[in-house]
Amino acid sequence: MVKVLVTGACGRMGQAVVKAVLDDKDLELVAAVDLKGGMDAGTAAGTAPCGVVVSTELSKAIQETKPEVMVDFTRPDVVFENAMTAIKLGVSPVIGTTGLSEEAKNEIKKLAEEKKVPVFIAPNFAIGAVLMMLMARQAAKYLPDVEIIELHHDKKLDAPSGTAVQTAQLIQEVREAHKQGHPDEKEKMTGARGAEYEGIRIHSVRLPGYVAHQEVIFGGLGQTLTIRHDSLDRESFMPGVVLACKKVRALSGLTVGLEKILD
Ligand SMILES: NC(=O)C1=CN([C@@H]2O[C@H](COP(=O)(O)OP(=O)(O)OC[C@H]3O[C@@H](n4cnc5c(N)ncnc54)[C@H](OP(=O)(O)O)[C@@H]3O)[C@@H](O)[C@H]2O)C=CC1
Ligand SMILES: O=C(O)C1=N[C@H](C(=O)O)C[C@H](O)C1
Repeated sequence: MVKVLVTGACGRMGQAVVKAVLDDKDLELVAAVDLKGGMDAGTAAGTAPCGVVVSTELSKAIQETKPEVMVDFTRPDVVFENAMTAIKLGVSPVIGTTGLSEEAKNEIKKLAEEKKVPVFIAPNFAIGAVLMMLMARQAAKYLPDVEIIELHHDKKLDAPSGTAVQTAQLIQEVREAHKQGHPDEKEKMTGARGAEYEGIRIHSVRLPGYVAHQEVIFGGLGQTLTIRHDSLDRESFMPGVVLACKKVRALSGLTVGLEKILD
């Protein structure tokens, strides 16, 4: 059994992770950490449905329950400190929270190597999203003109999404030095052409009703190719999170991307 602590346990993702861990026979939920007390209205403060006690102090919860793995779905401004705390206490972070800077990831990597505590980060745990990214990387070799549109629920804090940034990074790794669009193009309204990563435009839509969606649109001579993924429910991320909990301790240093641990 792998002992798991969940941070952000009362959030949209955290609640789904708590359930997934409880439902898996090879994982044991030893602690749930969140700033809030109870998960649902009507639940006693400090207690989640199914009797899981929610702690508000990460290091205390780690010291008391001795997890092997900490799954983090919190906030972009919280995840770095959580990861550093876990690594220092010998616990492997499995990080789903997006918005970590490259500098922060490098510091996490350094500490993970120094303390010999493996760390796993995935900007997206849904297998369909991973396939979308890998297919986009493949397509970019042949169709280098590309833009990304990501669409998310309106409670999302970071833009662009971690998935969109990783998609752009994967595309950039394979596409030849390339300039797209008109060199004299002018934005008449700031932001009209979206954000830019190495010349790749990323457009972020935030609306109620969405969960997590992305289109990668390639343009070529007389044709376009659209690769689209839709997470319609947060259950879509759970098999990936469970797999990472089971595999992280066998990794070393920092591993980024679900594709790295798929068979
Ligand atoms: N990698 C992936 O596959 C996926 C990644 N994500 C990412 O996961 C993150 C969380 O998303 P989501 O669940 O929708 O967000 P939520 O806001 O629903 O959940 C975050 C939870 O963390 C709590 N929290 C805040 N600070 C702390 C802290 N210091 N310690 C413990 N808990 C804390 C929040 O409490 P409070 O509300 O009081 O601040 C909240 O309950 C985002 O970065 C999102 O982009 C989401 C889906 C999939
Ligand atoms: O905030 C979300 O919901 C999601 N965040 C991740 C991201 O930023 O890519 C993963 C998924 O898109 C859902």
